[in-house]
Amino acid sequence: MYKIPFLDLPPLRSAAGTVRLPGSKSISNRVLLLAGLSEGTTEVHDLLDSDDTAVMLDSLKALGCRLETSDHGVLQVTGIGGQLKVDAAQLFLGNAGTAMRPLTAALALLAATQGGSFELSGVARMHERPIGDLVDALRARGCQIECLGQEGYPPLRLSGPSALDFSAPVQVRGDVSSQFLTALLLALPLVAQQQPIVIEVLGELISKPYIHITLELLKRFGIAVEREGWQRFTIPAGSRYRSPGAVHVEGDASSASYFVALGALAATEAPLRIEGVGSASLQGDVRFVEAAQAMGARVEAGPNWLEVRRGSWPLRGIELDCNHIPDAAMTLAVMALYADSPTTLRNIASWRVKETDRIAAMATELRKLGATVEEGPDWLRVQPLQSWQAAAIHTYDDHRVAMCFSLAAFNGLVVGKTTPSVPVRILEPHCVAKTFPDYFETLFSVAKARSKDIPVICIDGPTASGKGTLADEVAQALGYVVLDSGMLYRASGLAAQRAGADLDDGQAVAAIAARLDLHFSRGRVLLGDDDITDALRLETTGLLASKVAAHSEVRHALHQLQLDYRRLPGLVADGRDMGTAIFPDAPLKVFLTASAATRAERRYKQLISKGISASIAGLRQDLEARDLQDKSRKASPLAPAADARELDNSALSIEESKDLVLDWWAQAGSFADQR
Ligand SMILES: O=C(O)C1=C[C@@H](OP(=O)(O)O)[C@@H](O)[C@H](O)C1
Ligand SMILES: C=C(OP(=O)(O)O)C(=O)O
Repeated sequence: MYKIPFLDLPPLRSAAGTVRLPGSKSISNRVLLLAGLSEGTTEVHDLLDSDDTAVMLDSLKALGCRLETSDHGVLQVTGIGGQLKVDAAQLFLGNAGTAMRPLTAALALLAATQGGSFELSGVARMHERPIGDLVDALRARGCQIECLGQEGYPPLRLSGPSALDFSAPVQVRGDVSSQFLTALLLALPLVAQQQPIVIEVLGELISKPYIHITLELLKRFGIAVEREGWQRFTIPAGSRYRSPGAVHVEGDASSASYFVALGALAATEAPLRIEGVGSASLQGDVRFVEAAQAMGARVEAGPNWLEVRRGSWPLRGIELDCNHIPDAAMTLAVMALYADSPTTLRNIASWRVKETDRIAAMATELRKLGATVEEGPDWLRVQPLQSWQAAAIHTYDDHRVAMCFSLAAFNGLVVGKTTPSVPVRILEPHCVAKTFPDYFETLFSVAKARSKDIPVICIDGPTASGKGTLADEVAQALGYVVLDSGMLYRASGLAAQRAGADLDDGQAVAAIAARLDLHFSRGRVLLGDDDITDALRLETTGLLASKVAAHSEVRHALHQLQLDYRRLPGLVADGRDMGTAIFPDAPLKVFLTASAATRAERRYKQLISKGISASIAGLRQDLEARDLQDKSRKASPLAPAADARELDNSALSIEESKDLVLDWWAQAGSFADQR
């Protein structure tokens, strides 16, 4: 996952391949709660693993449910069977509406009937997200709920015992969030043993398809709610949660929207296949597909898959009531930039009380790209964009803002464009962890950029100058891929030696290097079946590398392999000829040096800390010999590229060197003029 301050997306050109969606957030958290309230054990397959489910799991654990994960990743939840196991708990629910609202209802009712005191809190934004309608509905039937901050908002304290009265219907407003009704539907079976309980919805119910998910999952847990339209729901007397034994969570249909859009924008050769949701989905957001089709996407669907390709291009602007797809509809606002006419999204007032004020956030960020956007209390209108501006997109700790704006990186595909494509920066990209922690990795597995558009930072320098450490640090800060080219030479040297090849025979070694059977797994490097991680670090291997690297045939054999590391979102390449021979077009080349004395001392400390004895003088002699060999070889001798920036790090800490390189990158990279 990209835990970095920002992620720069280079211009993306096309998309192809297959993505497997993470589990549905809405289904995961409902199933977890229902399993937690049931008696017995429920096996949950394909559960979403994200921030929103983590807070629900932590809460269930704190409430005394047993949670065990099998080797195959299947979660076993043993529920409390409707009987409180603890009478007090403080639960932190992050920004998960699907945890805060249902747990409020369940714990308020359990505290009322069995006694106890529970405090529910979340992140600062959660304390601005309304819950008053649910609190009012529960209080009216006898629950004791205190709002510990502002009235109508979390944090909350739920306590009891107190007398409950269900002689009158439970009335709840449905026009701010459907999650209040969902919460009541999920929790009221706890107290419906003796009498049926009627829920009446006041006002127009929004986000109705989420109620469908709730009712279907309740059915699987043995509770058949009777429904009269969207106004009146009856939980029959004698209702009791019965675990279905096993539940499979389908892929997340809201998460699918980014890839449906991706297919519509950029799957020009072959369709983009999305696995995990399809025509048989329980989730209303699967109807995003219809909106995408109206904008021009060509979609084929099976029960649990979709295949999407570009149809009309440019896309067509649409006008749509989006109340049934509140989450996925945000994706339409970015697709609208690629349309031939304005797009108007209506009936989206609930956007204002979600992870952020999403109408304001979308309007502000779309405008940064150059778009003309109008907004009203419950609508948004986006004009197509002809002339794009590079923009750093603020994400407001809202996963969907981060995900849908990644689609702006296709701006180079705009029909009839007059400006070259512009880069897009996503600030605080880790906010996607709310529902889709691997979103960017998944995007990069199917999105394609032209190789020349993928940025490379080269870090070249002599042995023991600290290139590897610096490259790792810089790559981590930017979320980039790392190429340790020295390792490829070391591995070639080892492979040639193990094969008994004559190391002076350039062609023989090159033939071995061209077929290097390298794998990387959990920080280990494997050559065929052999773990060579430790052998790679030996000084003797370094000398082997220097020897084989002197052959131009070997350098040639490894050339393409190194170019293949130029992958999204960018590369930090560490070696001796990255800037001079492999990536001469890199926008930033650093030539890293340190005095021979400093390097010998560093290498000495490294070896000693691994329990390998060494002498500083001997090491210094070795590395000076290596320098001489590397500088005087005919093929790509070690030398700074003409446009390299030299960095002598003898007196700098790793942190200081990293900051310097990141500063240079800010000046050289695609956002140089954005700062
Ligand atoms: O019940 C659910 O799982 C959800 C309902 C919707 O909220 P609203 O009913 O507040 O629109 C949706 O936006 C949210 O992401 C998940
Ligand atoms: C509104 C959302 O989340 P929550 O479940 O926290 O309401 C969302 O995921 O878009």
